[in-house]
Amino acid sequence: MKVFTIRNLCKTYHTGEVDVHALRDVSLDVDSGEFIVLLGPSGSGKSTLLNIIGGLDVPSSGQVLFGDQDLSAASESALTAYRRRHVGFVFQFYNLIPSLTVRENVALVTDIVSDPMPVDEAVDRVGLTPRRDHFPAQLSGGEQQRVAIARAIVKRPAVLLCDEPTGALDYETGKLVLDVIERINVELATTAIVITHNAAIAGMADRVVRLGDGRILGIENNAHKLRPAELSW
Ligand SMILES: Nc1ncnc2c1ncn2[C@@H]1O[C@H](COP(=O)(O)OP(=O)(O)OP(=O)(O)O)[C@@H](O)[C@H]1O
Repeated sequence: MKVFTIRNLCKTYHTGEVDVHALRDVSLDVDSGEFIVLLGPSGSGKSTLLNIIGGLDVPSSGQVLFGDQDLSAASESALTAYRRRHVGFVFQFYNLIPSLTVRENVALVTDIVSDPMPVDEAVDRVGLTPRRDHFPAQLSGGEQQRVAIARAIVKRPAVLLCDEPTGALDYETGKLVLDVIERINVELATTAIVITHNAAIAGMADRVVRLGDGRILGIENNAHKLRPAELSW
């Protein structure tokens, strides 16, 4: 089943006299349950594409369908509802609330969605049950990122969109976080789209989409996916 149909997507930012073409004629289909890695150098359009898929930004032209909902023609309030119901975001920095514990940071989301998973289940799925009453300052960077993942998945989103989720983490901690994202993808069948600069991470994807200068340069299928523990960089 297809979750996203992306056709001829263009995004141009007008800043002063200059037009920046962040996306140029991007077309892509994403199947439900897929694990996609978006790879490309800085400025190639990865975040712009992820933000449009996640309903945080709108294209200049072209179309994005989520199932049969046309996100490119959606109102602001329809996009808000879409993000709230269907999208879990994970960013490079964790954006946790320092005065709330792990459980409380995750529980915040459950107030604004219907049919969330139990908070303790979300915390358990990221391996933080022993730390659930701790505050963010008492956790390592990798643990804080796992809280951010628990917060993203507690609403049972259709898609998990991750923008450089390991960008601020060291090697081993980064792998632990990738392991959690992989497990969510497999166990909950959540479609995962992960942005990275790091070509080694591409080995764990079903498909690798390479972006350059706002265009898709190539798409590769991994015949044999690697576990995060098997990746090295
Ligand atoms: N709000 C904005 N206003 C103007 N230009 C922007 C804006 N957002 C992005 N751009 C430009 O669009 C291009 C693509 O940016 P984008 O952030 O999508 O790239 P990226 O591949 O995610 O880069 P990075 O890996 O550095 O995060 C860049 O040239 C960037 O400067």
